[in-house]
Amino acid sequence: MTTKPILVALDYDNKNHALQLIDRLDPNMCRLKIGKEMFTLFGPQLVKDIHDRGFDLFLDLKFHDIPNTVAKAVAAAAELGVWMTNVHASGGLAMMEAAKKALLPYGDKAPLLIAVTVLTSMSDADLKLLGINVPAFEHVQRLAKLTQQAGLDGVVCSAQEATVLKTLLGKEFNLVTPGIRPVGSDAGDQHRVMTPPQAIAAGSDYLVIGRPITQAADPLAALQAIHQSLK
Ligand SMILES: O=c1ccn([C@@H]2O[C@H](COP(=O)(O)O)[C@@H](O)[C@H]2O)c(=O)[nH]1
Repeated sequence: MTTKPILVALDYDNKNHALQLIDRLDPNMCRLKIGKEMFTLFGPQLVKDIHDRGFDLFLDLKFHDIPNTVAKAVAAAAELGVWMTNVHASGGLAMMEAAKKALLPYGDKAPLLIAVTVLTSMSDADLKLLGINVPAFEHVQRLAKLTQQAGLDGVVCSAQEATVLKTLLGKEFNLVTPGIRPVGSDAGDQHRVMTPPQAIAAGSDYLVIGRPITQAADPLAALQAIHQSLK
């Protein structure tokens, strides 16, 4: 198992609430993720605040645009010194290659660059509505292969797809899996879910976990329980 597989998804509209939680967490126990909501509200200063507290940060902005624009956005993320960032694989091969190329000047300081395959909130029926007439399971494999061809470091997928992707793409190719739900927690808008121990057993490298921790009555206890369940 990867050291520190838990990535806590901080989806807060209040910076102080997020920092109050962060200040109770141990950077040796987890990494953090911020996405579109917090970055739009609080910007690069929040990235700095998180780094000052010693945490690795996944900047989950899921860039999806023309290659030139995405390349520049990914370079801007690298300037912030984040540990990981991402694009949408459906932006295509040229876009992903341009993003990877933009990180070359950063050498071993470059963030890990991964691509979202099919959002974990989406079901086969949702894909059908987009004119994609194959199961999510199959579409994820296609996009993950394309991501590896573009030279990226891994993908965002559901843990339900992890075993097949590890066999197909090798153990070095990182699988970052949201849609993680401890037994008894509400799935909410997530469709393709797994529990933390199931996800690790299936081959996930990193578990993205938001509401089961952040909306818990005691977020620290919730994180510790998940951590314990992985031992
Ligand atoms: O396919 C994806 C890609 C990203 N996410 C993000 O992960 C977290 C999940 O939060 P929960 O509260 O545990 O559902 C959230 O920030 C999403 O933007 C995803 O869920 N699925």
